[in-house]
Amino acid sequence: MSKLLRKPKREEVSEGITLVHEVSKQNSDLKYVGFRVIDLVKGAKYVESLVKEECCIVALTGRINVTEGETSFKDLGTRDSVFERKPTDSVYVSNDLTFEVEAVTDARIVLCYSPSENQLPTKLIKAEENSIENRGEYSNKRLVHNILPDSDSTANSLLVVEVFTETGNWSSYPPHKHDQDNLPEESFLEESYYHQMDPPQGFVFQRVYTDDRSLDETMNVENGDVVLVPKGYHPVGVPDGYSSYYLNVMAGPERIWKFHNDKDHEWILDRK
Ligand SMILES: O=C(O)C[C@@H](O)[C@H](O)C(=O)CO
Repeated sequence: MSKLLRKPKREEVSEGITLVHEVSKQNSDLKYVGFRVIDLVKGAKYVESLVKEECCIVALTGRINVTEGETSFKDLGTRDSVFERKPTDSVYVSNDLTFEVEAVTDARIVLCYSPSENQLPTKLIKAEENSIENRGEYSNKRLVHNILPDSDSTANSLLVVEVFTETGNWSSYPPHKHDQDNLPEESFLEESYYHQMDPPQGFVFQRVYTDDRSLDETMNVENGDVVLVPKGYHPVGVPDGYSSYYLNVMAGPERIWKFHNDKDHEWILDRK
């Protein structure tokens, strides 16, 4: 099994709270990106105290209340399935604060983390504030919901985006990378991919590779899997009959998404 591919687990951490994924400094090679997927049964409460990390709480499916100190946001979340293809609500919580998520309905949340020392205000990122982009042509079409893009100063490090790729299409394509701390040409950003497919028995292929091929892995990714991208190009191909959703978390020393396309495949962009 690839070191970059993580299968979902179901670990009940407290009553009504199930940990589905956990990516941290302790269990991966990533230094800037942390990630949890948690299922909550209606009425369950998840409490976490952040230590030198900021967090973006994404109401992936179902409805939740989020409280940090005196601030409460009620009935967040907009969808029962990510494949409704509508943006959802998220909450940004800064380092060294404690937050609570309460499930109004059965819910799945994604917690995106990155190291942070500079406190910023807790902020609701409403679904309707996500900027929406239709990118690509031919079989390279995808729909993007920007939850925390680099143009938004809500966070210190975190970048969070949702991407929908329809049947037979490719995304993160032509292949690009962002693994050199060499601005303004390229930024260094680690990345995680949380994948879902519709219908759920589907699969996608994701390749993660470097120019010198010292890293070159092509993974069969199934519903609920996570792929870690510590470096390298990371295209995703979706087979006929299936639709793909993924949530990306990116973070690095500078909060700028400045990528570099694989020169061999950049011609894809120049087709008339
Ligand atoms: O295909 C897209 O446009 C999405 C990707 O850019 C994805 O968010 C990513 O690879 C970020 O580096």
